[in-house]
Formats: sequence, structure tokens, C-alpha cells
Amino acid sequence: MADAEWKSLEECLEKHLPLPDLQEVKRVLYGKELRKLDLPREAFEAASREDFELQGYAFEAAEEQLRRPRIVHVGLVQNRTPLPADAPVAEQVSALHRRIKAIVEVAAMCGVNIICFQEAWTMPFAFCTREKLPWTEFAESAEDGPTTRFCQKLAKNHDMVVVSPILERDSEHGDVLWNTAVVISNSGAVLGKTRKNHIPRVGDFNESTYYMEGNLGHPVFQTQFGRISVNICYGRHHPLNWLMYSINGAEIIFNPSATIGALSESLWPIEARNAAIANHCFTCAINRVGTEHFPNEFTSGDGKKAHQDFGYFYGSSYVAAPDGSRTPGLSRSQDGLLVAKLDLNLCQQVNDVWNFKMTGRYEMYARELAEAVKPNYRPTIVKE
Ligand SMILES: NC(=O)NCCC(=O)O
Repeated sequence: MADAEWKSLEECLEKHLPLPDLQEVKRVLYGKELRKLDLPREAFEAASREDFELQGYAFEAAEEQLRRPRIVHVGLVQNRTPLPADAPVAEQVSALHRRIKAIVEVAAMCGVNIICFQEAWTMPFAFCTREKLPWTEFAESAEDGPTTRFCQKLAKNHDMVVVSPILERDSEHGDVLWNTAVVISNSGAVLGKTRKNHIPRVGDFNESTYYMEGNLGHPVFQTQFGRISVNICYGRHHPLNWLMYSINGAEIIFNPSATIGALSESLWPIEARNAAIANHCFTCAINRVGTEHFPNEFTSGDGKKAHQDFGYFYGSSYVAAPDGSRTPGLSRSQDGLLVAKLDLNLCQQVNDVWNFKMTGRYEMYARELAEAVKPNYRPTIVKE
């Protein structure tokens, strides 16, 4: 499995394919070619000073007579953990706050209206260790923890909606931990929170040791810039999870993730893109980068030797549109900010062409699923 040296699929294709072939490959792999955004020079200079990649693309929609374009700029952030996982907890959190602040400042220069960080962005992805301390110390209140207060300042200063996925400690309900995304309005107020509905039980993703399956359903947040929701990481393998956010009216679904190459890199380009197509909405897939080393060895339950790292988080964050077009991915190895200009009118325009909501037969599935989950259900198998 390639590590940091293999920068991205896009770079590889561009290096090796003659132009006419490259154009056809991009047409098939990415839908129509997107216009690059003309981002400010100062933004590129700041990104280069701060050592992160900056890319920007525009998704266009057809002009309509009755509706004006509904333009929104989204920002997707992928990053490494700047300090080693054995540094003091408070120092790791502060270093991440500083890193994100620098990236958000560049996003503001690029006119970003809604920004989303990676899953559990304030901590190393330590769930593979199955140890409790110090990792549970990274959990914070979604309503008024230090990270939420930090994000409220960012949101207000930059007039930007901030989606902040954290490990939540809910002290109102017996100190239960959750994998939560806090949505902060551009006014600086906490608009609400949403929790990861599906918990992985795959490979080293031993996350059920730490937090419970989300109990908040599929909330959609009405922001000044459009209706958004958050499908956290492993939820992207569950088409019904995407569907319910979409049924509740989401126009943009963020998918903040933490996933590694050996497990999911071949699924990554397909899943969020397919969800955008199937649900007539935009999807934003975000993954962290780098390899995180933990102080103590752990095993993976696969007969192999104990080890201290999780594998390689391959970045590759991207945005997909309801017409199936998508941006190239950010790098597999570098911190990055991806800016995408969306015209939300595209959601309804594609809906009117493909009519997946109209042809979805949800009442039939509701009926059949209600039967299928009953303990005495017998699958309908017709035999000779
Ligand atoms: N964080 C998380 O849910 N990872 C699970 C692995 C995957 O979904 O690719």
C-alpha cells in the first residue's frame, strides 16, 4: 500500500497519460471538468507559508428564470496531528487549535461560508488502542467546551458556519461519550449538534469501546447559506443514513472521516460521490492525513504482531455534486484546504431530470423494512 510518497491519483494520471486520454479518463472518473477557482494570491502565499495545499473549484448550475443562483463556498480541511500522541493532552489540543486557526484564516480570504473539519479533529485517532486514558480526556462538552468556544470565535470573526466534529462528553446525561459534530452558525451561536449513527467494528476501528451509537436521528441545520447535515465517517457506508439526511432536506452533506488506505481507499472515491448522485445533493468527504504513533503497542486481532500505529490516513478530501461531477482530491499526504463554490440550484435541477425522490417508492420500502426487522420475519425467497 502506497504511503506519503504517492501524492495523489490525479497527479499520477496527469504525469502518465497523454492529454486526449487524460481528458477522457477525467470525464469518466470525475464527470465534467470543473473550472478552477481564481483564489486570491495572498491566500496561496499564506497556504504556502503555513505549509498546506490550497485548491479551489466551481460547480455551475443552469440559469433559471424564477430563482437567482444560490451560491455558497464550502471549505474542507484535512490535517495531520501536529504533536505526537504522547504529548500532554492540553498541548495537543492547543496545537490543533493553532493549526486550524491558520487554515480558517486562509479559508476566510477565499470567501468560504461553511467550513468543516475532519472527524474527531481535536485528537489523535486513538480508538485503535482500546485504552481509556488519556484519550477520553480529549472529550469535551459540545455546548460550551473549549473547542466549541474556540470555533464560536472563528465563526463570528469570519462570518462563517463552522462544522466541528469532536469527541463529546455529555455531562447532562451521565458523562456519556459520543462522536459528535457541533454546528456553529456564522453568528457565533451553537446551532445544534448531530451524532455519528453507525459505529465501525472493522479492523482497528474499535470505536464502540469509546462512545455510543448516535441518538439524535438525522437533523438538518438551516444556515444562512443553505441546509446542511453531517454524516460522520463510517456512516458513509450506509445508504439509508445519507438518504435520511436528504429526506430531511439537506442540500450539502458533510462526511468528516478518519480512514486508512489498507481498509477503504478504493471505496473512498465512490461512496460520497454516489451519495451525491443518489440523493440529489452535494457531499463533502474529508479524511485526515499521516500516520499516528501511539505510546503502547496494540494488536489488531488479525494474528499479526502488535504494533504502535494505525496505518496511513490518506487524505484525498473531495466534493461531489448531484450531477455526479466531483473535484479532484486533495493530496494523500499533505494538510490541505479545498474550497468549492456550489450553486445549490443544481440540487433541484438534477432532481427534476432524474426524479429519484419521485420514483423512490419509499412507502413500499417503509412497509417491507418494518416487516423485515420483526423477530419472526421470514425473507421472501421463492423456491421451485
Ligand atoms: N472513523 C471511522 O468510522 N472509520 C471507519 C473506517 C471507514 O469507515 O473507512
